[in-house]
Amino acid sequence: MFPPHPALRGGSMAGSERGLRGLGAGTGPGPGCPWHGAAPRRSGPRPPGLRRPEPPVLPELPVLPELPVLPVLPELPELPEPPEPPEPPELPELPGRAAAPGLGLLPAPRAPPRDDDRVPLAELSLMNKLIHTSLVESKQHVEILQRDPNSPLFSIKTFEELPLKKELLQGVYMMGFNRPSKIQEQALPLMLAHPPQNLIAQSQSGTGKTAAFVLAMLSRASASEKYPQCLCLAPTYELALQIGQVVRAIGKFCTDIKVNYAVRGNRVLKGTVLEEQIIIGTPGTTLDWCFKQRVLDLTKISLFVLDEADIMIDTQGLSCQSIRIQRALPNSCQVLLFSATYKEPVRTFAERIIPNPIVIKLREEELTLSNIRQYFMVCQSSDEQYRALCNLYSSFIIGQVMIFCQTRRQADWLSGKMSRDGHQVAILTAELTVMQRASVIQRFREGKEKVLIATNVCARGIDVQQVTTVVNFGLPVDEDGEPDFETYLHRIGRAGRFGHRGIAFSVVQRETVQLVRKIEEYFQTTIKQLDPYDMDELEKLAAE
Ligand SMILES: Nc1ncnc2c1ncn2[C@@H]1O[C@H](COP(=O)(O)OP(=O)(O)OP(=O)(O)O)[C@@H](O)[C@H]1O
Repeated sequence: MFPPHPALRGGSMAGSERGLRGLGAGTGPGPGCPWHGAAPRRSGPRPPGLRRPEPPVLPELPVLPELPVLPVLPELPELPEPPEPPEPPELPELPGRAAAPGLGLLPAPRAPPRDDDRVPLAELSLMNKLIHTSLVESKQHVEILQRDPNSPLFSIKTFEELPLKKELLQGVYMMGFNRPSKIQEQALPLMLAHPPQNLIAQSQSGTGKTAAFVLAMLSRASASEKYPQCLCLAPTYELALQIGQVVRAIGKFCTDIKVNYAVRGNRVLKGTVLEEQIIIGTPGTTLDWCFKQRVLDLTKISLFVLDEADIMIDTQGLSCQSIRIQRALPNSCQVLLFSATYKEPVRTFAERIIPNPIVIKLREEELTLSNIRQYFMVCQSSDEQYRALCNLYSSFIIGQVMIFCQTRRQADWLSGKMSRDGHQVAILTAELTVMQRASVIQRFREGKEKVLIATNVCARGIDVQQVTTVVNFGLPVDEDGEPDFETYLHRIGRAGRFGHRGIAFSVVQRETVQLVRKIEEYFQTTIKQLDPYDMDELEKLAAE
């Protein structure tokens, strides 16, 4: 149970109000308020009231073991409604990524509310797709493992070097792609080669995989043949639709090439003759179309794309269904497999599904603690943690900050408190739909909010480049109360992406100090203790 601020519990507010006022909070977003926007760092004398209050002002807060549920939970921030799904033929042009169209098949599915913040990989992937409106440039080299020494291997530096028809080049230009991404430089010549090559490509989200295989599908599909020739499988309905969106955008000038979706809700009757050259689907419905409805003839498929292989194998049933589909394809069918990771289970799966592949890997930029300064502060209670946070913010943080909480309730509590103190705070928890989460992240990226309070939903995979400060409002722990090292790394790793020098503060309660020591030991790192009331020390840090 997370103890609410006494002011929320009714009764006497005197102690805590005085404490907060003493710190400049609780009086609205005036200039004295430490959370007031991203106030430029003070150059003159520090305003009064930010120092440690006189001892009697901050009485020991009684330990309240059995406090009731928070009587007042803050409203979730207002989120824009997801755009109305357009009908397939009138899809808007894609400047970058847009929300997947609803296909007119089913209402856009809403994520059911969950009690925890474990985010399914497919959701995380969709969120990444929605927020990656531009290419993620990687500093890593592309690694190529080639089985067949006779197959040609060359890379390209321009799209014009590829055997692309002019309508496709027009599509590429319209997308604003000036040159191929790192993975595309290597993968595209192989994908478009004659004879066709089987390929496994692994690179992190946003590096241009989808655009690459969409180009391959549009290039291989023959508009004059009115039957399915390219089949692309994705783990979920939303991910399948998202790929279709890219096909429409890049294939804008290939007007004779049509797409159909083998996804739930898109019913086809036995005897239907599919005329679309490209089918994008989920494994289950695709199997249904192939073997139950018998509308999809796999023997005529010449290009098979398996996207998000790591998610396929992580989701029960999908990998087996994909293998069944692959087994029914002709031997001559080109197979392309994409994955954000290429660990052992993906490798084993890939080997079963794709004969003699060339493997291209673009290693993910590794999270490291070496460029992140780490500090911790010890507090007696959650209210004191809040005051420490206020002090930190007023003396140290100028730009944007991500604050991680362990539970949604704690995040709600903190966001409520800060909002009541007049701050523009965004909150990101698993109860939001993927679209809402993407919208929250986008607003934060655009600097519309300075503070993003998140549970672990956002601890991994999502980069906000300008964030160099992360606060742990309590340390991440596993079910046994032991430190969750991986989550700690992913949380504070947010601050040090793209070679930035980041800083991470963990504001912890006294009972959990030993967790700090365990984290230090585990990562062989130093986490320095700070006095949350020593403003001089905090300001010195800011100057470093
Ligand atoms: N060559 C390019 N030049 C500029 N932008 C590109 C290029 N290729 C792709 N993009 C853009 O970069 C973003 C990410 O590309 P893409 O979706 O293809 O990456 P991905 O690796 O498939 O990511 P995810 O796994 O999240 O789908 C998209 O907005 C896409 O339009």
